[in-house]
Amino acid sequence: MDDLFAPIRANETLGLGAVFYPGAALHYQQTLMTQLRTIVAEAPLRRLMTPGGRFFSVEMTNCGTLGWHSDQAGYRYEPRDPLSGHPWPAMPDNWARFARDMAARAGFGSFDPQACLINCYAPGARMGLHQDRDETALDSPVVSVSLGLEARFLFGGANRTDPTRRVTVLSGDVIVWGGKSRLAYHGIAPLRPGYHELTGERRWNLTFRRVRAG
Ligand SMILES: O=C(O)CCC(=O)C(=O)O
Ligand SMILES: [Fe+2]
Repeated sequence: MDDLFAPIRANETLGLGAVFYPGAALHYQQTLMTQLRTIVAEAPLRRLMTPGGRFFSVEMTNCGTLGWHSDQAGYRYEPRDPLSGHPWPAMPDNWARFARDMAARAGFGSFDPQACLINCYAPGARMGLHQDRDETALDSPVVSVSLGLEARFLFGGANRTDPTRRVTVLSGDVIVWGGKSRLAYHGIAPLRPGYHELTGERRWNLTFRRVRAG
């Protein structure tokens, strides 16, 4: 409803190989959210520990053949959910297809994601500037989908101190980064409180990655 009155936001290049697609998942967000509830019932959200012994403010889980995990032993991908010992829930075929289509739009053909990291932000939760570099398949892009409350996404360069762009990401927005931008620093500013009819007082984010080549 309010989408009618939202300012028109055009696709925008954030860097070489990095494209912002406002609203690209808008038609699909209800489906994604419904499927997300099933996945989270099987592999519950949890607050992971950083290698330094602190806790992430964002709650996470995964689906796919591999899932991202962190504890005092470091950042890594695991084939099983360490909480349950069971494999992660399967990545729904339509999710993988959607991520592949978005990657192709950004110029990355035949993207075949193995992992979907699911992030859930409550007010105040944030993700500091970081690179996604626990994958060896660095020729594959990252495809990121935002659901629910709006957030401020920061997108910089290959060095932590490079200047950052600040992009307001709304529900249904998609960002793809790969190629020369694959290791760009990025993060999410502390979430502002609010209410969204899709997700209530939360923001969700799905990031699709290929972890290992071949
Ligand atoms: O929540 C977001 O939009 C970004 C998430 C992210 O950078 C990550 O999961 O590595
Ligand atoms: Fe990231």
